[in-house]
Amino acid sequence: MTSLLVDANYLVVKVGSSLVTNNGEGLDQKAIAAWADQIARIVKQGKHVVLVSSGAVAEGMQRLGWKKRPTLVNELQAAAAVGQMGLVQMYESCFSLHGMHTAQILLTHEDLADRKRYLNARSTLRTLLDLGVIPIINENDTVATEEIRFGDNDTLGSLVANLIDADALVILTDQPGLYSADPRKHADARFIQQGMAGDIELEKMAGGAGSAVGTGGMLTKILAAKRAARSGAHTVIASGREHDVLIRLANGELIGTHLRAGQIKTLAKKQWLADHLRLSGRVVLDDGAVKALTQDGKSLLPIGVVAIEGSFERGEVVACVDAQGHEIARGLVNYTSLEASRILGQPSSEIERILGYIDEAELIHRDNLILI
Ligand SMILES: Nc1ncnc2c1ncn2[C@@H]1O[C@H](COP(=O)(O)OP(=O)(O)O)[C@@H](O)[C@H]1O
Ligand SMILES: N[C@@H](CCC(=O)OP(=O)(O)O)C(=O)O
Repeated sequence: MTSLLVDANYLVVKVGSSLVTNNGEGLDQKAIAAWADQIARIVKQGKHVVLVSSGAVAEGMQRLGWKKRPTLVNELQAAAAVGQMGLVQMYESCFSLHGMHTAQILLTHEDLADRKRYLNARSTLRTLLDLGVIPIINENDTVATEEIRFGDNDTLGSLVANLIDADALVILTDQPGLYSADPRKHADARFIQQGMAGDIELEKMAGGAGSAVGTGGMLTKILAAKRAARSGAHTVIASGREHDVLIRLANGELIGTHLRAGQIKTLAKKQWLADHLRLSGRVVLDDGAVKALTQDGKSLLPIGVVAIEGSFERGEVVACVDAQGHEIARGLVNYTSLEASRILGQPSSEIERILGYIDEAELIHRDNLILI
């Protein structure tokens, strides 16, 4: 078997606090520069990479001279706000050596639960990736309250993988991968080279965090693999300290623990659309649009729509039906039903004139569409 990253074009790479901050000793410039170098090289090979980086709290504590992780939420939030500055500065300067830009994106649970914000985050991330920019994502710790925090960035990484329809989630940590038990406590633990994401046996092997700066430990990584698999993304858990780990994985080397997603991407996406979102309305397509969707794999443009039925918001799921009323596809719509009824039948170049603004040229982007 070769690495699951060989055929992956869209990657989410997550680096944990202990790695980024040298176990809480301060930002590990050498390590961060090495990942930036590797990411720059795989982007040049044609892959797209989103980086989810932890370390804000640990770096903030270091900058504020705090020896013990605070327990008060407002102190944790203050530390995160201070540390995040250091994190983004470091990433920006390391990537700029490769002539690349970075973008800071801070997300909360609500951003991903709300359909409208979800679509906005998704289209911003895709735009950044198309521009060759490396998005650097962290949780927006300063505003996230205890009850709704992701807490660990493994969960956030998997949600970002779902969000951008990534092919793979790579979790870099301070261990070579998953062992049959926490290797810090069990010297005889067996290394697990591969498995299926979602296998309950893996959850039994995984324990909590290994260091004072990490949160979640291996269990959140295994659960993240299960979640990433729901949109068809494979997961690799590997050591961020392994030399050229991302390059070697991209070239096929089997490093770390490889957890394969059981479902193929299109089926996973279908399942995800079916599970998470209720149908809010219908758009009736002309014959040209039916062909564009079903035969040419195109997005749905307003010009191919002849009628709008029902009332829906941006980000809700609508059915696409042909002139006979047969459903041929469903997807996340970029405009409300009111807006859609104003722009239907019109070329996308007219959207701005009619509505006074333009969110997207497509009514439903093909990435947000599944054929029935
Ligand atoms: N079965 C296991 N295999 C490997 N590591 C495990 C296992 N169970 C628990 N761990 C612990 O998980 C730690 C990694 O998670 P964590 O400390 O949260 O780091 P990160 O900041 O990278 O997310 C390891 O250092 C290890 O001690
Ligand atoms: N948002 C937090 C991340 C929390 C965290 O510690 O995550 P991780 O070390 O990846 O398990 C931070 O930047 O400090």
